[in-house]
This record gives sequence, structure tokens and C-alpha cells, in this order.
Amino acid sequence: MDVLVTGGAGQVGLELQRFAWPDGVHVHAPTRDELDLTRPDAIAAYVGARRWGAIINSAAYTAVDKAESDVAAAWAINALAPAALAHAAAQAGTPIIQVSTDYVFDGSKDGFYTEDDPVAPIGVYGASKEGGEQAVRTANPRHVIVRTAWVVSAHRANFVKTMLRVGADRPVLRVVGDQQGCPTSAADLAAALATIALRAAGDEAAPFGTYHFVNEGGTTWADFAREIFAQAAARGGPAPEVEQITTAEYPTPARRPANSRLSTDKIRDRFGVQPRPWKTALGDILAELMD
Ligand SMILES: NC(=O)C1=CN([C@@H]2O[C@H](COP(=O)(O)OP(=O)(O)OC[C@H]3O[C@@H](n4cnc5c(N)ncnc54)[C@H](OP(=O)(O)O)[C@@H]3O)[C@@H](O)[C@H]2O)C=CC1
Ligand SMILES: Cc1cn([C@H]2C[C@H](O)[C@@H](COP(=O)(O)OP(=O)(O)O[C@H]3O[C@@H](C)C(=O)[C@@H](O)[C@H]3O)O2)c(=O)[nH]c1=O
Repeated sequence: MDVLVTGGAGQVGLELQRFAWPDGVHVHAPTRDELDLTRPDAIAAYVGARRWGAIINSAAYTAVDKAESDVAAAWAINALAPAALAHAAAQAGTPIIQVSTDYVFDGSKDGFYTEDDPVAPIGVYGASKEGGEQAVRTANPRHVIVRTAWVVSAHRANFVKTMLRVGADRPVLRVVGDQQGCPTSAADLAAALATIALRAAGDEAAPFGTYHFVNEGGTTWADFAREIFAQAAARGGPAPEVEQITTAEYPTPARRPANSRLSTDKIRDRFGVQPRPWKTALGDILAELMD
């Protein structure tokens, strides 16, 4: 079976290629040069060229602050490209797995968001990703939308790598402590996506729909930073002090939800996926980066 992975050079796309797929599964991860997702004609041609078992769209415009002033580009990659991919997949009878984000929520809920909670994005990135969700739902009934959050890995730009880099230079870091979410290992997410893709490819009656996958447990960015440095210090890495500040004290172009913790009950129940605690997953990432 052939599986198409977009965004192959990204955090999740890289882990999808490293994943130990069963024998007989071939993962194709075209580069941006081989498949430019801003070109619907190129998407239709690439998808139509082969009989795909499943398509996993992990490509996205992920620069949350930059998206506020680069609206057309964010919408092109986060909404129009998923629409084209889902449409081409539907014409071939192929299931599509679309990766989405906790930033579709406004953060006003007190507790963990379920898949039934209403979306209300507060920034361009979240709005464009929500546009992608809607487009995929409309274009292809054989879809699985997987919302995730706070994705980290040993690759590309992410909060763990930023903290280690900045923490090596400064004795005190100021980090917001009033935004709650769920850190997620790109490798753990990739394993969940692979489970879903294999099921969706082989089962007409697979439980298509919208799901959440994050590592287990919630935290704040400040406490996430503290745990990064606690584990890094045990490996001989930097141990700066983390000063907890408010969102108002760390102004950014994009607003971010105050709470975007996601419930994973549905994916556990329907796909049998069991997320690990985020601190355990973080340990594997630091081992890869530092050992
Ligand atoms: N990172 C996070 O914290 C979170 C991510 N998500 C979602 O998870 C998914 C994966 O994110 P992640 O792996 O972290 O993202 P990355 O930013 O690491 O990777 C995104 C990938 O998309 C590719 N891409 C962007 N534009 C185009 C284009 N026009 N044509 C082809 N490829 C393009 C990039 O290509 P290139 O290498 O050339 O730049 C890159 O390989 C996304 O859907 C994202 O919205 C959800 C929640 C949190
Ligand atoms: C670097 C830094 C950030 N912060 C704050 C800013 C922000 O509120 C929070 C996280 O900042 P970042 O810019 O690293 O993360 P951000 O770009 O908001 O991460 C998001 O990316 C997109 C793609 C998603 O889908 C989300 O789930 C989420 O992971 O930490 C500090 O308070 N101090 C610091 O030194």
C-alpha cells in the first residue's frame, strides 16, 4: 500500500517517515519542489497519479504570529490545500487524514475540550486551520481530522528547542504561566496517525470523523519550560530560572487561547490509541537531542 504524506520535512512528517510501518507499506513524502501545495492543479495531478491507500496531510503554515500579517498564505496552505487534497482523494475513493490544531478553540472553556465543543478561533492561524477542517469534511466523507497541540520533537522549530537554545544564554527566562495546553511528541502523534491511516485504508466502516490526540496531562508554558530544564539539567544541560509571567507581559502579534487542553477519550475509545504522559515523551526527545 502507498501512503502519501505531505509536509514531509516538518516535525510530524519526519516522524511519519521514521515510523515502523508494517511490511508492504510505502510512504511517499514529496518535497515542496515535488508538490507545491499552493497549486491545486499540482495536487490533483499528484494524487491522481497513483492509487493511494491513504493520504496524511501534515503540511501547514505553522508560524502563528506571522500568519496575522500573512493571511492569504496561511489560508492557502491551511485551508485551500486541504480542500484540494480532500477533493482529489474523494474522487479516487481514498481516505484523508487531516492534522489540525487546538488553536481552533477560543480557550474560554474550564476543562479539557472534547470534539463536540464549538470552535471559535481567535487568530488567523486557528481560523485558517478551522477552514481546512470544514473543507475536508465537505469534500470527502472518508476523512479523519486529528487535532493536536503544542507539538515538539528533536527537529525543526518548537518550544523545547527554543527553550534549550535561549536557556543556554540567559540565567532567567520569562515564560507565560496563564496559558494551559497539552504538550505532544511528534513521534507519538505520528504513531497515532499511522494507526488511523492503516485502519482507514483497510476498512470502509472505519470510524471517520474528528478526533483529538495529545500526550496525557495538561500544563502551562511556564511549567512546561520548568520540566524541560529539570530533565535537561539531569543530562548536563542548562538550568536557568523560569520566571512565570502573564500573557499581557509577553505581547505577541497573535492571541493564543488561555486554555486549549484536549480530551483524548474519543481516540482511545474508537481507535484504541493510548497517549503516554507528556513528561515521559519529553524524556525521549531530550535523549535524542542531548545524549
Ligand atoms: N507545531 C505545532 O505545535 C502544532 C502543529 N499542529 C499541526 O500539525 C501539523 C504538523 O505540524 P508540524 O510538523 O509541527 O509543522 P512544521 O512547521 O514542522 O512543518 C510544516 C511542513 O509543511 C510544509 N509546507 C508548508 N507550506 C507548504 C507548501 N506550500 N507546499 C508544500 N509543503 C509546505 C513545510 O515545508 P518546508 O519544509 O518547505 O517549510 C513543512 O515541511 C500541521 O497541520 C499543524 O497545523 C497542530 C498543533 C500544534
Ligand atoms: C519563546 C517564549 C515564548 N513564550 C510564550 C509565547 C506563547 O504564549 C507561548 C508559546 O510560544 P511559541 O511561539 O513557542 O508557540 P506557538 O507558536 O503558540 O505554538 C503553537 O503552534 C501552533 C502551530 C499550534 O498549533 C499550537 O498548538 C501551538 O503549539 O510561550 C514565553 O512566554 N517566553 C518565551 O521566551
